[in-house]
Amino acid sequence: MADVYKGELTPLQRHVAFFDRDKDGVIYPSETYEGFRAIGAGVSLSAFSALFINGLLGPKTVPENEKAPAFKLPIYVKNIHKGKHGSDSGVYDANGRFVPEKFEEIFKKHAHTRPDALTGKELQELLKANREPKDFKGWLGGFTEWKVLYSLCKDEKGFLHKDTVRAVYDGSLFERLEKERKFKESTKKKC
Ligand code: HEM
Repeated sequence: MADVYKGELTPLQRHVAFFDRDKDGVIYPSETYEGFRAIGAGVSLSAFSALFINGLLGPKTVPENEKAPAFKLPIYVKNIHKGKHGSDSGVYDANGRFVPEKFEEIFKKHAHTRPDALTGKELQELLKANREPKDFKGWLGGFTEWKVLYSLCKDEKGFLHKDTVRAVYDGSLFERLEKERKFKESTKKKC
């Protein structure tokens, strides 16, 4: 197990640790792919996400003295805070810690239909409100994070629940989704 897992992880490190399947402290595209598949994403979304996330975010996280080949697109869990982009919600601070006030602000400002969930339209409003001028990479980053979350986790009425969003920020959501998927598959086989 890598050193990063021996101390306390920041919430942002916990957010990505699920995707470090072998817990060596580095997430390769194959692990991002495997993690997406494990939570129920299809082949195309998983393959696209692996290339997109590792390609754009990985290089920002590589330690200066690291000699590992860049073409392998590694993401270093210990430096994941360096992968933060602009036009985000601010719920993770610059060091990857959770900022409760910013989290509450999302729902105070944008949850108009009911206080504990967001509709697709309200999510769109959140994304627009987070946009910093001409920060195209940040827009794209925020857009994909929130849209993927919405597509995987909205309920049958199209609501994205506050407790689901909270679980994204502490990383527990991904483990829950994997367990749910495994359970569904095991019950399917029995029938
Ligand atoms: C299904 C998988 C994933 C979903 C649904 C997801 C969703 C999210 C969401 C909703 C945020 C909050 C953005 C904000 O506060 O505006 C976020 C932040 C972040 N995610 Fe993920 N994520 C996923 C996988 C990953 C993976 C695999 C990585 C990298 C290994 C990653 C790295 C990050 C980083 C660095 C941030 C901080 C962005 C910032 O605050 O600037 N995520 N993610």
